[in-house]
Amino acid sequence: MDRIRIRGGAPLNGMIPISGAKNAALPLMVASLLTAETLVLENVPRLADVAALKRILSNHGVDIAIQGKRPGETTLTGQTLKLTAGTIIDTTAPYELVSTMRASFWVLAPLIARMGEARVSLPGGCAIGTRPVDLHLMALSHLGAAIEIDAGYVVASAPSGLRGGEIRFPKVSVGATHTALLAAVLADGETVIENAAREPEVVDLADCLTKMGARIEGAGTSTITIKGVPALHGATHTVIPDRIETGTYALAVAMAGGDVLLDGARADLLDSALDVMRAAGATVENTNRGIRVARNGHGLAPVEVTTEPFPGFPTDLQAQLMAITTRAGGVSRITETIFENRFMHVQELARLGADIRLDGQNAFITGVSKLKGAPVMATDLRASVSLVIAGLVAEGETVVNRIYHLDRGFEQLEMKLAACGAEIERISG
Ligand SMILES: CC(=O)N[C@H]1[C@@H](OP(=O)(O)OP(=O)(O)OC[C@H]2O[C@@H](n3ccc(=O)[nH]c3=O)[C@H](O)[C@@H]2O)O[C@H](CO)[C@@H](O)[C@@H]1O
Ligand SMILES: C=C(OP(=O)(O)O)C(=O)O
Repeated sequence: MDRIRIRGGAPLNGMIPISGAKNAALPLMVASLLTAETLVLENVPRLADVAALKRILSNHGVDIAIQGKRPGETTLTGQTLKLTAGTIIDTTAPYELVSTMRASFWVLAPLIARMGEARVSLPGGCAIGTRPVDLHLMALSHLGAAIEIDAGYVVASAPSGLRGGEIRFPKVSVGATHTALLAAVLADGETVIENAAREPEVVDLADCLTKMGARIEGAGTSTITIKGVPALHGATHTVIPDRIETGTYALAVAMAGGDVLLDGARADLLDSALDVMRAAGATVENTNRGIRVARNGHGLAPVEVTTEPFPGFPTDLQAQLMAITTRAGGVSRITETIFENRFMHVQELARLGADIRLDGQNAFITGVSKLKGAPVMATDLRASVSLVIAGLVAEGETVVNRIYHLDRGFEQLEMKLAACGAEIERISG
């Protein structure tokens, strides 16, 4: 199993290209199931999750072509996928394919919308909480699908098609909003989604569906209205830059010190996180090429942060933020409100010398003057990268084990950091 070795102490200087967003690319790929015509997606990141979803879509009959490199493109240029679901040959998404990743469950909605039936294994994904799917099922049943659970599978049918309806979510869910959108675009009549997720990835999906012929208003607000159409057509869409990758590297610079341009990053996708980084002592500047982050000379300040749905501070940056607070001059508080078990990184950060006390959904972090390298274990995607950030300043050598989690969501992480001066390498085997 591959590991990552880091020797701490080097500042980061230079440029890091930001990839297309994993959490936007995945639902966009799923949207290809809604039409027999070709959906062209540009700026798709090369990630294990993208490869896993390709396998799932192929199993349903989607033909996927990868466009070759064009002049001037490098190994870090996002790939272009051409997805054509001419004929859906199988409406079952089996456990073996769905269990590794949350987004794979999202095939349920387009399969019912287009085929009137689907059998999809209950999903996996990062082990950060119980992660039920009741809101997805509620949305689909409000649109007329009959649903039962059989031997670990959701079995759904709507033989005469879905019909528009009102969906009022009791809590904000990104995935359930994707499900509602993916189903409602082909339903007969109007659907109103109340308390919809406002995340940029929802907006990106709605933008792409609109290019495919869907009629959607209000994406990016908490009320989305969809007027169903009988069929969608092909389109070309470019995936938005990854705001979580952006925030992760910004926090890495805040931790290690230095001056880095996050090339292609969009500040409007992560304003609240950038505000927290400024409060922690980083200089953050919007430029015409992306975001410049620097910290030179002065130390890190403690912060008080609560994770919230967009536009609040994202849960997917909570672990990385916690890594930098371990070195702040004082006590920080981080409250996790989205997932009930997203503090798995705490005990691994403690191996490096961090001083963290957990009290329910709150973590109190007392900054220490130094961290010391040690072997640590990656437990989920964002927890893993928080250990890399801590390793960048830990004295001596940190070895992060089980990095297959990292490969799910960070494209060429060690290359991007090494190019800015980090002493980091992948050890294979
Ligand atoms: C692939 C992807 O895009 N994953 C992201 C997505 O996950 P995901 O879409 O799974 O997260 P949700 O927004 O759905 O989860 C938010 C909360 O709602 C709960 N819930 C969700 C669905 C449901 O049917 N019932 C229910 O109770 C969850 O357990 C959680 O407590 O949004 C999360 C919140 O920003 C991010 O951390 C994940 O990185
Ligand atoms: C939690 C994440 O992914 P997933 O929802 O697939 O587990 C993530 O991207 O941080």
